[in-house]
Amino acid sequence: GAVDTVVGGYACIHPTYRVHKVSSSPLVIYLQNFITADERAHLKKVSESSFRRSVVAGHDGAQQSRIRMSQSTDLRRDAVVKCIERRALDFQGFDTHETQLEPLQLVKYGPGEHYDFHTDWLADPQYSTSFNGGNRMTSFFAYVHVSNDTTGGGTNFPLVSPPRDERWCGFVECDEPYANGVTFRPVEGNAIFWENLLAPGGEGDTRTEHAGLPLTGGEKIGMNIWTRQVPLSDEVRREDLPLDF
Ligand SMILES: O=C(O)CCC(=O)C(=O)O
Ligand SMILES: [Fe+2]
Repeated sequence: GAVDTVVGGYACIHPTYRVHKVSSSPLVIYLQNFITADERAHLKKVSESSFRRSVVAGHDGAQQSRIRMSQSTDLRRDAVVKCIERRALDFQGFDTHETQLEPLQLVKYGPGEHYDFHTDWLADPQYSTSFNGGNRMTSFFAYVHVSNDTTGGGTNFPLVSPPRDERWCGFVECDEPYANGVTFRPVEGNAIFWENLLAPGGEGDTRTEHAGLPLTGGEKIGMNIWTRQVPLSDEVRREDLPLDF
């Protein structure tokens, strides 16, 4: 790809990723080669020592839960992260602005860890106030690192019909019973994109329910890119930070 922008000496080059539609309703799109090898190495390196036990949105704020057994960390908005943010915004068209993005989040799983069935849109209105940018309009879940010995750890959408063509079998579990919906295999560099709401200003779409299935071996690091309906307040967003390898 061509250099898109130069930020602090870093040339943001978008990969020529491939786009495959999985479902129109809910809208689910598979993105092949969305995060480059250099970007993945960078994300791994800058996050190495900052992972903490993951939390979920509870009644009294963020809390640890057996529902989500993993480690996570928010990413500082360095030039590499901004380049990925730009790609995620461009994919969604020109009407979504960077102020609608939550800080990008990495999630790391070891053997036995998982994230139970959930939706990324937030049912409790205390988490979708205008201060928080409203609700989560869209999600990208990208696979940033998948060790060679990884087993399990797919991303399952029980209410989305699996595609049928054999060419999908590298990316989805083709042996899965049809009734289980679609399970994406963790494939480094690839990403799933979906719309969480029934309309841009609408209710959460229950058909977007999904889970990070238990890892039975190896290590998986994923990345959440969440776009809110409206700009988040400055307190929730992070200030821009210089490139820091
Ligand atoms: O780990 C996965 O495959 C999915 C993770 C997920 O859905 C999330 O972090 O919201
Ligand atoms: Fe999720």
